[in-house]
Amino acid sequence: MAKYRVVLCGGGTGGHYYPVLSVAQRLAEEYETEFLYFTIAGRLDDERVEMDLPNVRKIPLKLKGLLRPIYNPKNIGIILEHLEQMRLVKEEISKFKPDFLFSSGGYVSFPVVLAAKKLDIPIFLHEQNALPGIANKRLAKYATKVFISFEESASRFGKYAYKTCLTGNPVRKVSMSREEIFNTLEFDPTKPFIVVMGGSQGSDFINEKMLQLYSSICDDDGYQFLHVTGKGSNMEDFRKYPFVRVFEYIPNIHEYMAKADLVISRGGATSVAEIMNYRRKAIIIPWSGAAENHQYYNAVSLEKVGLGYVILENAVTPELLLSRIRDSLRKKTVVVPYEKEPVELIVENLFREESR
Ligand SMILES: CC(=O)N[C@H]1[C@@H](OP(=O)(O)OP(=O)(O)OC[C@H]2O[C@@H](n3ccc(=O)[nH]c3=O)[C@H](O)[C@@H]2O)O[C@H](CO)[C@@H](O)[C@@H]1O
Repeated sequence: MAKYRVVLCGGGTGGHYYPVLSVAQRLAEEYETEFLYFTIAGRLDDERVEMDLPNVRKIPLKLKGLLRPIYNPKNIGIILEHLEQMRLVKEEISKFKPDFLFSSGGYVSFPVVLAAKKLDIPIFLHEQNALPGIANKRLAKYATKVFISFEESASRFGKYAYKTCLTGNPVRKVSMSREEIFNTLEFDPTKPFIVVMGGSQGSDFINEKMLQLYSSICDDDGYQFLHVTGKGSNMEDFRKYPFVRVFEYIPNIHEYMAKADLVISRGGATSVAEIMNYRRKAIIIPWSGAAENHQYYNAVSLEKVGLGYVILENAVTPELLLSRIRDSLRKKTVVVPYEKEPVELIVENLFREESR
């Protein structure tokens, strides 16, 4: 078996972490691979990566994202911290001698990509959103390839558009059966199963609207909900309803999504990708505060392939949600035309001759 050494970064939120994890897990399955993961100290990637990935050494970086507006004077201190961390990253990468770097963007990627560039390590970037993030746009010039999830992202990389390669957003492999899922949740397999989640950090907005909905229906309506609240919610509010199972966070929520009859979610790119890849029906409520409204564009892409309804925050009522739930459950699933799974396409491209 071929041996590889791979540097990874991408984290803070699940939206950045899980695409990297899915590619890394696939690499680990196919090749003997050692990983060096630059995490953001104290965040999801830092907490989880040693549990999720074999042969990984993590190096937590003490980093903050730049404050908006960008000319905030505190940003000078933040940039100095990034430069300081870059020295450490460069030392670690040069000792590790990797074959390449795979990064999913976000502010952690600045010191890691810049250090890799200085050491002449091939750099592969992945962009999850329809509207690319600042880090990926700025760092594209150093990349060998920029994997994109939506066709329309290419032109947003300007003169580096030629480096883009449309692969989609990779998702984690599924291994649980529907029976196992229903047994775990103690749900009735003959009734519809709905997953509700607000992205990796949860959504107070979705929690509140769904609580209103739960209070307006009863057990006899037959719906069964798995609701992920995010940290700090009052779980007792949800436990009042016998048809709701509630958790703050479920590390393998993708297994449950993959078997759900319907997913109600924010429009984070990776949640949307999971819905697409697992060919689930969905109701998406994009977070209106997302930079350049990017969650809305992610959500629309799902609506276009016939898998979802988009409901804007200001239109959400328990009545509309219930009517969309009924419509969605009645609708036939449309199969998304993926010729190849995103994770396959990415791994294939990482090893193409011209990428070296
Ligand atoms: C508030 C914020 O900054 N949101 C951004 C962040 O979203 P956020 O991190 O919320 O990302 P996504 O919705 O894209 O992805 C969430 C990921 O976390 C997983 N998950 C979630 C809950 C749980 O209990 N267990 C679990 O594993 C989901 O399955 C999914 O893989 O990154 C995305 C990708 O760049 C962006 O599109 C979002 O706009």
